[in-house]
Amino acid sequence: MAANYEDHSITNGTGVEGHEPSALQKHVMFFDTNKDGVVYPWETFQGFRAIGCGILLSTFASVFINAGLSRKTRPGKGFSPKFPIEIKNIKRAKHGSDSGVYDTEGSFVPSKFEELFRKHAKTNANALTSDELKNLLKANREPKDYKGWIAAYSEWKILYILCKDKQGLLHKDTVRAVYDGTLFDRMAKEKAGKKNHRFFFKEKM
Ligand code: HEM
Ligand SMILES: [Ca+2]
Repeated sequence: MAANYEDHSITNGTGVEGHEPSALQKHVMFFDTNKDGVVYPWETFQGFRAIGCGILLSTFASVFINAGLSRKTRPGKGFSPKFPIEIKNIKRAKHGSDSGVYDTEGSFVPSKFEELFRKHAKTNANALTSDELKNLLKANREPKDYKGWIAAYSEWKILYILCKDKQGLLHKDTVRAVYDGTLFDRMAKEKAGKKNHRFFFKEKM
């Protein structure tokens, strides 16, 4: 039986009560540090730092992501100088030239995900090389959708740089974890762990 959340007033971190968040909402929820359903630029910055990005990239990302997506996620509300991104409306921030793995509702589409790897992961069925990623991006391009090209390029390139292995492979399970949002938590924990490790050994030496 489907759960009836209406009686329980569950706050699920998206700013709406009563629904299981979509995959796309989960992708973004990591960045909502104070869990109020809204991602502000300083939260985007903190989130990028927490998963291991430098100050420069984190600054650029927080400016461009929040400036780019804020209006789209606030229908009828107009401009806000704090550039908030409302997670409940994040599906409105979807762009063109994407993979289609998130559908228009922000749900994960397993068949599209499998197709992505079937089409592009040629060298190794469970991973993408840098060249294969290039082909993937080219194949997804819609004509003259320059904004979409840049958005998709940034998403995939940052993911590749942060998560490729020593052989330069981006693994399928990593990409899967981007779509359900679990990747960011995992990266932040790994980064925090490494810091402690360094600290521990410095103390010992
Ligand atoms: C290092 C951080 C991030 C990485 C590596 C990343 C990566 C990705 C990737 C690979 C996709 C899939 C694109 C596709 O299917 O073609 C995606 C989709 C998306 N991401 Fe992120 N993302 C990050 C942070 C964020 C943040 C902070 C936001 C907004 C607050 C965001 C909003 C979105 C949206 C709206 C989509 C859907 C695009 C679409 O399907 O049209 N992402 N992201
Ligand atoms: Ca917040």
